[in-house]
Amino acid sequence: MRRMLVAGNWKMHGLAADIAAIAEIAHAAGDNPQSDVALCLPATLIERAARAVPGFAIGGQDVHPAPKGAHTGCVSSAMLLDAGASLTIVGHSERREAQGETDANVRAKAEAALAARLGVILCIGESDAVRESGQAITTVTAQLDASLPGSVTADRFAIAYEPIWAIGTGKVPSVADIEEMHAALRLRLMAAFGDEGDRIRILYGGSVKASNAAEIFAVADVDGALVGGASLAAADFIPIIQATR
Ligand SMILES: O=C[C@H](O)COP(=O)(O)O
Repeated sequence: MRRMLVAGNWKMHGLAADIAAIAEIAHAAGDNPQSDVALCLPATLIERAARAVPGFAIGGQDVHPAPKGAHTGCVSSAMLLDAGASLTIVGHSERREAQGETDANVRAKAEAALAARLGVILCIGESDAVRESGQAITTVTAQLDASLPGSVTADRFAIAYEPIWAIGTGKVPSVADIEEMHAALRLRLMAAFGDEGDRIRILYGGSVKASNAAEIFAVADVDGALVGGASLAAADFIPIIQATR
């Protein structure tokens, strides 16, 4: 049995005044021991949040593959750990698109983070054009194969399938489409890692809300969610956590 993981991705949102919302979410996570909960915050908030809610999983949203060096504006695994993070997202489509991150970059980031003992949520997903062309499964499984680290353990590694056209749009794939994609990803994970691949959590992301979370969580091989907009307010995010019951 895989435990559900509900992770919020605050993207470029969040100031010191939002610590109260983070504390409320962390408290709700304690009331919902059936699932794991994490918040991936902007780098500027990680240390403040980690101090405010000790024991609650705070993550970064990206990490540089190098341990240190001349990489202006970047954050290393050691820096995330030092600030109090226990995990990080890698390969979010907004970074793949805006920062030109390739599968090889994403793989290097994931390997560096895992080597530093951070947890990793590795994101993959197809564009609208790819979905319309009927190539979604082929494209996303190839993206997974090329982004996967060489070795992983399921307690510190998860995949987030996020169709790009569903992010922040209110559009969500059909249950059948989510199920088909997650089943294909499961097969690839098991091909890569054997039985450990069956223990890796595959999250769905893209316009998850309180109103659709339970239906999505009921889909085979959906082991939680990566939530953007609806993770910013405790009143929106807590019902999504509760939907894992
Ligand atoms: O990382 C989160 C995803 O990009 C989903 O964002 P969204 O829930 O606002 O659609």
